[in-house]
Amino acid sequence: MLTINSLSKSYNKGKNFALEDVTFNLKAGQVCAIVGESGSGKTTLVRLIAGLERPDHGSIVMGDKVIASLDKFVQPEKRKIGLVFQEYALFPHLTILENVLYGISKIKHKRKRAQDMLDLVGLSDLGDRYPHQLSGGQQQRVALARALAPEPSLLILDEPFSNLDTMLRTQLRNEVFDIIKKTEVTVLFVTHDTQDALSVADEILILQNGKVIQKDVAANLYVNPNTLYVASLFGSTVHINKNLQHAFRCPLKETCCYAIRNEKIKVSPSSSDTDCEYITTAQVIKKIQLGESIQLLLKLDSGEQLTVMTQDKNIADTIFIGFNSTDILEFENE
Ligand SMILES: Nc1ncnc2c1ncn2[C@@H]1O[C@H](COP(=O)(O)OP(=O)(O)OP(=O)(O)O)[C@@H](O)[C@H]1O
Repeated sequence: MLTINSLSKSYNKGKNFALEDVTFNLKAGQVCAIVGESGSGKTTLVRLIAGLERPDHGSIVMGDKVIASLDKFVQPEKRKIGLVFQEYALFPHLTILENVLYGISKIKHKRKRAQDMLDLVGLSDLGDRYPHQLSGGQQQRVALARALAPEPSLLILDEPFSNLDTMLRTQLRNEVFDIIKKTEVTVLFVTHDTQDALSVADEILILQNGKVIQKDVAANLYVNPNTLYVASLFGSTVHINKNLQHAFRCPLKETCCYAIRNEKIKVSPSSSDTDCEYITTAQVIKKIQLGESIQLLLKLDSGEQLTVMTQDKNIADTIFIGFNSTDILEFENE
């Protein structure tokens, strides 16, 4: 449905690339989350797809139509793409219904379509109000109704929940994606929150320094992360550096980088109780009760500190921790 080929964008004539050689595709009806830290190129990518920026290199194809390349540029309003941004961007002087009506000139029975969209987002009775008379969450649902009204082929949500507090965020996110699922529209969802991505996306694309590091389903990102960065995005991870290799007596190849999930590190009161291949002793510095489990902050003889989880309430001050080679994550050196 959407094919991105070798897409690059620089804002300073090629000195740095906000986006570099990005290639991926999206199937119709799929929800793909774009995750990455601030400055990784998420917004640049969606602005290029929406037609708000022009690429320096590469192409964007929607269906069988090239919408952006070096010699082709389809205007944003012709791309059949709906946009919802962090700031709701509703027109303050138009009513809610008028806001939704805006931009659906091509559809017959415009008013019915706009009203249907308000019904879909659960705001049927608020069409006569003005944006300032609605809560933040309601305004964001209006923005969604407005984006969906022209029947877009692709819906782009760029950090749509960042302005809202945590409780409302989760609730609105779930509501919005329940609505989106009913429409079967293809979605690109930009977020820096991995929980958001894991909760709603079919696939997650990770951007780092303008490059795609991995695009995969959530389970694979956890089990087979391409890099230490991806591993640590999707679960607590300890980098097995030289000091840790020494402490656990597990010499590993210099040419690679290694990590272990915190939950794969086993805790035992004595060395004879553990069936791990690599073991070391640790001093317990702090215990934090987290629901049923206890998080232990540990210090090794080498001075390294790390955290592990245990269910054991009777932990001594000195314990044994260990892991097995099958649980080690291996990456190309980063
Ligand atoms: N209009 C612009 N002019 C110059 N540089 C820009 C412009 N927009 C973005 N950049 C730069 O391009 C890089 C990528 O920015 P972008 O906004 O795409 O990242 P992002 O992942 O969306 O970040 P955030 O999560 O903070 O919004 C950054 O280094 C940024 O400073």
